[in-house]
Amino acid sequence: MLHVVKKLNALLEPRDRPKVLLLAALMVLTAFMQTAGVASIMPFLSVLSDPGAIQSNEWLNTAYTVLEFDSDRSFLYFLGIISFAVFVSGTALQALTFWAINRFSHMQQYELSRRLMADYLRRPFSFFLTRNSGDLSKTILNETSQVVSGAMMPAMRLLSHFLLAVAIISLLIIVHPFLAVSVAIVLGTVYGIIYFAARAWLQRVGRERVVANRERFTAAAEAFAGAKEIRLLGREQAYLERYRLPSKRFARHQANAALLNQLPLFAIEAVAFGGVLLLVLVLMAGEGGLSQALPLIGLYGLAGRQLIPAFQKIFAAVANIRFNMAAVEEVLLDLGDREGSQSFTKVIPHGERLVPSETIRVEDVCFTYPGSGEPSLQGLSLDIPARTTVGIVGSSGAGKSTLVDLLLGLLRPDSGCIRIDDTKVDHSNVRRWQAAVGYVPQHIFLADQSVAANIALGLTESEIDRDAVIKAAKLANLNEFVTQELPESYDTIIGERGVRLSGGQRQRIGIARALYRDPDVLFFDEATSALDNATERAVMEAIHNLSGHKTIVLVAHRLTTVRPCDWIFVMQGGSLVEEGDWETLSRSSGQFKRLSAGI
Ligand SMILES: Nc1ncnc2c1ncn2[C@@H]1O[C@H](COP(=O)(O)OP(=O)(O)OP(=O)(O)O)[C@@H](O)[C@H]1O
Repeated sequence: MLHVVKKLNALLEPRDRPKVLLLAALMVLTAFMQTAGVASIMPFLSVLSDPGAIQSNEWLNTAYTVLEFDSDRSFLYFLGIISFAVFVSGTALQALTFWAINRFSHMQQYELSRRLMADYLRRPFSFFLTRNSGDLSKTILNETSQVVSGAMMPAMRLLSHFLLAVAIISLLIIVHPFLAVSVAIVLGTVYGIIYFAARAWLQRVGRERVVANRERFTAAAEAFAGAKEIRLLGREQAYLERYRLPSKRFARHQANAALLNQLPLFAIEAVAFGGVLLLVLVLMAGEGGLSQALPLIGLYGLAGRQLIPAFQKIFAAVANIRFNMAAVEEVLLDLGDREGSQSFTKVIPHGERLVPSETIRVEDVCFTYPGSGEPSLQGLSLDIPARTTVGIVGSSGAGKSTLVDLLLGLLRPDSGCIRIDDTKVDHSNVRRWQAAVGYVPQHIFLADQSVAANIALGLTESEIDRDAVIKAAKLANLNEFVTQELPESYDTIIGERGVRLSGGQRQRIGIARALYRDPDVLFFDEATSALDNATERAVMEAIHNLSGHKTIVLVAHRLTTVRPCDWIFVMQGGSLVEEGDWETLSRSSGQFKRLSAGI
């Protein structure tokens, strides 16, 4: 139990922990008031069954005289009203506790998913290379709510009902120790047997639920991401099966766990019914008959009304927590920062950018992807002179994209370093360096937003600088298309639910996005491969017009793309094998020659 408390505590933000203590105090008060409500029926029933109790019972006698009652009947009404008032207060407090637990828990779900989302966004880029995006969404959206509704909320309800059960059993012990202990033992045993029989099963299906959940999220995400290929290959049925099987397992586990929560209630209702009959017979057989037995029967009637649901809820909470511990562990595993996590940064002003004035130097860099045996770059060194345009070419798998990701500061070299002039790029200045670069990848991601918002990606409408958007679009050879062909010009919604764009138009949005913040260094990773020859020529012309002012790095498959570059690097097997200008390389007989010959 202690390890469960520790894990649940670890899910909370330090500032939320005092709130839990406050909730616990409210629970204690509620348990006390509810027990008082149960106890308050006794004096009422005593006087009802035997008015002589007013004289024989010291407490009743004192109350009768001090409050100056003059008839038994009015005193009985008074006792009834008091009992009712205490009972209603207990119930009102119970409703308040229920509300407080619910509110706290749901806010925790929001808080937990927000923290997880922030933690993921801060992770080093290499984290995203090893994790499935469907899995991350599942943990943020689904497992956090499972953690809260299946473990955190039950844990608090468990405490609340446990306190109530302890208080009521204590009351029963004070009134009639033997009877109370017998009732506690019977109830405890029924629940205990069922719980211990189901313990291991609950833990196992809890873990299987997490796995099935991951599989169904991944299958759903992949089915839509690859809709085109899946349709073409006719693999819809296979994908439906990939989704159906884990979904069915998931639903079965959820249903079984929910059923187990309720199962003891049926057994307990039978036991309780038999118990009440037995209680009445035993008490009636004792001295004093019905008038002695009535207050005790009334007490047990009310106590049972509180106690049986409390026991049931304690059981359900314990079973729920056990079933959902796997989800708690899953969330805990991902919560918090890791080595290389970066804090969010505000916009870095132009003046603080790390801009090369002489060279961008790659110095003896080695890099191996996590989980991969083979190094992708080994001992790579090269110099990119500032304000020149350089090309990087090489056969597929040569390491070009890896080099660009390292240059962008997204990946960190295992050994060696990247220097901007004399400054080594590291954790402390990588954001300043990234503020100076623009990057156009091969596959452009489009958000379901306007053209302008896509170019100024991540900014709100009011933050977008319209002039900068248009300037960037013109440079990317996009302005004409947007203003003449799109119905609402820069306000047209594009992306998944908006106007569909061709590969070339998409690519030009990507180029305009990179140019929007007027970067000092531009990286194009196969960025023009989706453009037709005429558009590529126009875009390349625009890019080359920037040369002299900006440092431009072009990664390209098509050698003609890098022809106008000042300098060309040729890579092979993770190393630099040749470098030079187009003329020199064309005359060589090395890898460049083979590439141009298409060998
Ligand atoms: N996420 C990854 N995990 C493990 N290995 C990777 C990963 N990405 C790339 N690699 C490996 O690193 C090597 C270099 O890949 P990279 O993508 O840098 O080559 P490239 O020259 O850009 O190829 P292409 O022209 O086909 O895009 C390849 O052997 C590739 O298998």
